[in-house]
Amino acid sequence: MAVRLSPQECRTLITLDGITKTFGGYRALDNIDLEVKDGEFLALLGPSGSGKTTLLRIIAGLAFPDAGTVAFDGEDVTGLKVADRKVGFVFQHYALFKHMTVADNVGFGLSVRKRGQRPPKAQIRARAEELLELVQLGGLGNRYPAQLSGGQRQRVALARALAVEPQLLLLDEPFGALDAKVRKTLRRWLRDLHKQMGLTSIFVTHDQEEALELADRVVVMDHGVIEQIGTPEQVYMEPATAFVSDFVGETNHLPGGIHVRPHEFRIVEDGGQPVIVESIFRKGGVWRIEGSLASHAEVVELDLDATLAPPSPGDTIRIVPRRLKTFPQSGATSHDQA
Ligand SMILES: Nc1ncnc2c1ncn2[C@@H]1O[C@H](COP(=O)(O)OP(=O)(O)OP(=O)(O)O)[C@@H](O)[C@H]1O
Repeated sequence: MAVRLSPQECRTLITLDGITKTFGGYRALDNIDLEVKDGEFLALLGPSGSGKTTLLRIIAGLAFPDAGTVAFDGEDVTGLKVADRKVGFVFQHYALFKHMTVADNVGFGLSVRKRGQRPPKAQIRARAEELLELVQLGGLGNRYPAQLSGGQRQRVALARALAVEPQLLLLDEPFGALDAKVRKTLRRWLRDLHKQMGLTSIFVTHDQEEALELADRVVVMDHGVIEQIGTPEQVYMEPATAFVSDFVGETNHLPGGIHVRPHEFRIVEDGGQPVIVESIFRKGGVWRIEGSLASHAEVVELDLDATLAPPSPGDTIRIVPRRLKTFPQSGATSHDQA
């Protein structure tokens, strides 16, 4: 029986080495090194302007670096255009062709192939139907994009990207314009599709929840550099820098450069630090308490098990961090408190 290797054990499919890109003197990407494994689902996560889209475009062959190399399967493709790299991509605003039916949209990439490489019309149509089944839009091939919902259109865009049998699927905020519920459904569905088809996928997002839920590994970027690469667990539990700690998940900043997550406080009877409760509300399965520490300007947020009786505004509670991190210039130090 074949044993499926985890992405970490697989061969390297993409290698970026020293990728740098400037726009009019502004360094959008600064010396980026990255390896992507075959079969991996990788998220590029960072705030607006951090360089995610530029990096994705360079991997696609839609933009070219000023310095550095891109290799696919060990072969240098830095100078190759998008048509010569086996990539499929889906962008948030990568509109479908309005005047074409859904099936023609899906088959587009195959129908524009050079004579000799282009499959016959009937075969393209059959392939489009097959892909529409796969994205759960079977039977809708004769509709026009305007006759579909936003979520359905994004799935057509995905089917179109898959039609050319890409080695690599690139997605730039593919579900950004959709409402939260549809987004969540499509996310799960994309994760299953990625596995089922054995794809290697890279997606750009500024939504940390999306990155943590979908990706095998997350690349956290800021100002054109990679702050950390790790599994969702690693970037959340072991942030390498103060930036990652702030950007991935919620963090309290306590005096002395201490970072503590809201769920990492314990309430004690004696000792600890007194917090005056300012407000309290239910947040899923916990009580979220907002309060103030004496002589500390920032509001402290902490979570309390919602099965416990909540304190009231005005009460003083005493807190001890269970786990904290400090961030000296050179990186993070973490402490688990007894
Ligand atoms: N064609 C361009 N000309 C000039 N500057 C550009 C160009 N493309 C990107 N930039 C700049 O490069 C930086 C990185 O942009 P990029 O689009 O890669 O960021 P991003 O992380 O994808 O942001 P967002 O989440 O807002 O899409 C930004 O400061 C942007 O203004």
